[in-house]
Amino acid sequence: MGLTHLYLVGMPGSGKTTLGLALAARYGLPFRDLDEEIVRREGRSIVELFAQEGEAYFRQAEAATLRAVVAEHPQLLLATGGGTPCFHQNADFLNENGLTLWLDVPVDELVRRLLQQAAHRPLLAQLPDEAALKSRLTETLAARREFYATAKLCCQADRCTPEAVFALVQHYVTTA
Ligand SMILES: Nc1ncnc2c1ncn2[C@@H]1O[C@H](COP(=O)(O)OP(=O)(O)O)[C@@H](O)[C@H]1O
Ligand SMILES: O=C(O)C1=C[C@@H](OP(=O)(O)O)[C@@H](O)[C@H](O)C1
Ligand SMILES: [Mg+2]
Repeated sequence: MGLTHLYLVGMPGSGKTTLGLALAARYGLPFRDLDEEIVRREGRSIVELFAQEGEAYFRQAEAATLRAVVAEHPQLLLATGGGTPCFHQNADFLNENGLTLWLDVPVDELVRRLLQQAAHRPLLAQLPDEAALKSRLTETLAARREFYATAKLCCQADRCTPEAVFALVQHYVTTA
């Protein structure tokens, strides 16, 4: 089985966008970031979409954009958004249309990475301090774990390097 569609899922800060870019070159697959595709189609930033339309609108746009991007690409490496698998049967859609990989990064590491960046992520913005960020991420992961866990492959924190993920995926593809 050749690899045509690889989807990265996981919490905000787990490295979907960063790792996706690094892996795409190795696979020769075109890379897309689902958030960027939503921004392009909607003509507004993620922060603006949440502020002006609310989360329910964003989730509809996310689900529709996901299906459109997959339909448009015979080959694709896609970084999803942190909430993508958790709404509108998107986890089933992803699993039916390619190989899903969960970047399972512990909350303490997510906090370290996101402290400087929470303002760009509407669901994490306006938290008063590090403890509040940690408790928000802990709650979010608890609610989302069951969706992330539907992914066919999972890599733990320190194995989420381009080299290790490449090896994991190659092993799966050649033995599946
Ligand atoms: N493997 C990694 N090790 C350390 N920092 C990382 C790693 N992957 C991503 N980061 C950093 O974490 C932050 C969030 O990464 P990003 O790729 O935007 O995550 P996501 O798309 O999953 O929200 C960025 O500052 C990025 O540089
Ligand atoms: O966790 C979430 O629900 C979200 C994560 C974001 O993507 P990243 O995971 O790339 O930050 C983006 O889709 C939006 O802000 C909602
Ligand atoms: Mg991202």
